[in-house]
Order: sequence, then structure tokens, then C-alpha cells
Amino acid sequence: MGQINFGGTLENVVTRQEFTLDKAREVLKDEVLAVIGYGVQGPGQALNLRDNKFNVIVGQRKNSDSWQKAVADGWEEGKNLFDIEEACQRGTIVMNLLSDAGQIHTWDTVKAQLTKGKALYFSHGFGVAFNQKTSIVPPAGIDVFLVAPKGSGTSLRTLFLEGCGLNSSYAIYQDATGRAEQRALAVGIAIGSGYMFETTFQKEAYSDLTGERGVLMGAIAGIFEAQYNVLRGKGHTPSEAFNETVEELTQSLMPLVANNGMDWMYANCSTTAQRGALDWKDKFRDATTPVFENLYESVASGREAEIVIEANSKKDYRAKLEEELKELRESELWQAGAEVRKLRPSKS
Ligand SMILES: NC(=O)C1=CN([C@@H]2O[C@H](COP(=O)(O)OP(=O)(O)OC[C@H]3O[C@@H](n4cnc5c(N)ncnc54)[C@H](O)[C@@H]3O)[C@@H](O)[C@H]2O)C=CC1
Ligand SMILES: CC(=O)[C@](C)(O)C(=O)O
Ligand SMILES: [Mg+2]
Ligand SMILES: [Mg+2]
Repeated sequence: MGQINFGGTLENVVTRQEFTLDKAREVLKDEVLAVIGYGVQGPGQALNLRDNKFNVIVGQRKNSDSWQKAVADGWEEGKNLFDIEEACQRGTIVMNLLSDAGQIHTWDTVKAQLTKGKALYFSHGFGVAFNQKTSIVPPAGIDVFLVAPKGSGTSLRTLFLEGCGLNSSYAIYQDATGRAEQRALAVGIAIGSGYMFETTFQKEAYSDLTGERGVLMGAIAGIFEAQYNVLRGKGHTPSEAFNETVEELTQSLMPLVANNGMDWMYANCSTTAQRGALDWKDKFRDATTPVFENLYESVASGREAEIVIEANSKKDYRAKLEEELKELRESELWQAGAEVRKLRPSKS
């Protein structure tokens, strides 16, 4: 394990050059990896494990949509596709990739199969960090760890197919066998992580919920709407408002930030833009800091977990989410976006 200096702070990082796929195969040679749940992370991790030639099986509710998806991906009932209980029974490392609410409802079934020496794996700290609300308290005698890919399961799969890897965090909650860390790192490499940085279950849960509600998803969608609405209100056309809010960001400016940092993107814009953006950056930071403080508090108090558990335990939770996404899709902003995307010049 190497230590890397991140802008002045030393952190533990494990790369796949250091912890190779061959080493992961050696560590996991006697293990059966049971991926429970086949939503978004389930397929990404299970298919990468299969392609990397690990001994992997899938557990899913029979005859659900996700079961059909698993069958379509080539998993075979009775061979490497089972119901949740049987997969947990056959697995030596139970990889719990059910939805965070689903993990609560199936916990008694999963727990009953967690016999001495097995390992319980998550891709989120949620269930354990909020166990006062989830009642997910792992039994003694097993290893408990997480590897949380910092991105969608869809990206984990596509980056794997492109020969790249997605970065993940990892954490050990319980080491009963003395091998928990080796098992965790091996699984992390096996699912296609490019490198892993160390965290704890609580830190992962708090930062992940803050990130997705904040800058990664919630804040970005909200700030897009705010600017787009102001431009539209002042008489700008939808195509102008969309280009100046979203298209230029995703197509031109964010790739520059991704490749070389914020100052590089600024340096490649006009001096007019740089002067104004440097001044306004601080105003946006100061205006939004109280919202982020409020968000973190809502996460740390367990309130966000409570909301998720309540909403996503309802029978029609998927239909409800679909309805809200449809509303987003059908808004003028994102309808304009659909047209703008079609106009993107392609290579010819
Ligand atoms: N979606 C993503 O790309 C990411 C997810 N994660 C974490 O990975 C885990 C899995 O997340 P997703 O793949 O998004 O889950 P998901 O919301 O797609 O659900 C996964 C599966 O759980 C099953 N399920 C839900 N409720 C159930 C119940 N009551 N009984 C039995 N099965 C039930 C569904 O059939 C589905 O196949 C979560 O801990 C999540 O926080 C972490 C990083 C990114
Ligand atoms: C993709 C990811 O890492 C998220 C946004 O945290 C999630 O899907 O929960
Ligand atoms: Mg995340
Ligand atoms: Mg998340």
C-alpha cells in the first residue's frame, strides 16, 4: 500500500499495478463471490468479475425485472443464477448490491447465511453506518468490508470494457479472519477498480450522500435550472439558454477541467471570462455554503437515510421515481437539450 500526498495530506492508496489482478486471483481462488441484486451496480460488478474469470454467482428475486435482465446477460438459473437465499448460502463472500432500502427488507434472509469465516461486502456504508434505522448489525465471526466505486455501475462496466478502471474507496468494518483487508482489496481489483483510497463506513456514507445530493447531482441540476430560467425570463431563446448553461459546460469546458484542473480551463477562456468568473466564484461559494452545511447536517443526523428508507420501501417507489424523471425530461430545459444533442456535429 502506498501513501500519496494529496495537496498536503498523506493518504493510503492501493493501485492495480501494486495489487495486481493475478494477486486478486490468488487471494480469491477458493472463494465464491455471490452478487446479490442486479440493478445498476450488480450487473457492472458481476459482469466484470465474470470477464476477469472469478468464481461469481448472482442472487436475485425470481421473476423480477432484474432477474430477466440477469438471464439476458447470460446468467443461468441453477448454474450461476439463484434466488437470494440460495446465492447467499452458496457464496463465501456475499456482495450485497441490493438497493439500500432492499438490504433492510432482506436482511434476515441474508444474515441467516452468514456463517463463520464468510465475508459480507457492500458498495456503500449506508446499511451499517445508519444501523439504528436499518437494523443491519453484522454477526460476529465474519469479515465486513466495502468497496464503493465512485461512479455509476454503468460507468464501471463501460470503463472496464475500454480497458480503464473507475476509482473506488474501501473500508474494513470487521476483521474476523485476519484476512479482511486482503479480501477487500482483492474484490476491489477484481470488480475493475483502477485504484482505491481508504475510508470508513461512516465517512463513505456521509460523503456519498452529500456528494450526490450536492454538486454531483442535486446542486448541478438546480443551478442549471436557475440560470436557464433567468436567461429565458430575460428573453433569451431556449437554444441560447441551453448552450450557455449546459452544452458548453459538458462539451467544452468540463473536459478541460477533467484533464488539467480548474485553472487550466480558466486559462483557456478569454481574459474577460476569467476576470468575471474569478469574482463571481466567491459569491457562489458564499451563497451556497449554508445550503451545503444544511445538507451535511441532514445526512449526519440520519434524516436523509430516513427519507430514503421511507420512500424506497413503498411498493410503487420505482413508478414514482420514473414519474419524477419524466417530468424532468419533459421540462423545456431538457427538451431543448434533446434537440441540441441531436445537432452535435459528428465525425464524418
Ligand atoms: N447505482 C450505482 O451506480 C451505485 C450504487 N451504489 C450502491 O450499490 C448498491 C446497489 O445500488 P443499485 O445498483 O443502484 O441498486 P438498485 O436500486 O438498482 O437495486 C438493486 C436491486 O435490488 C433489488 N431490490 C430492491 N428492493 C428489494 C427488496 N425489497 N427485496 C429484494 N430485492 C430488492 C432490485 O430488484 C434490484 O435488482 C447500493 O448500496 C448503492 O448505494 C454505489 C455506487 C454507485
Ligand atoms: C453513482 C454514485 O456513486 C452515486 C451517485 O453515489 C449513487 O448512484 O448512489
Ligand atoms: Mg457514490
Ligand atoms: Mg450514492
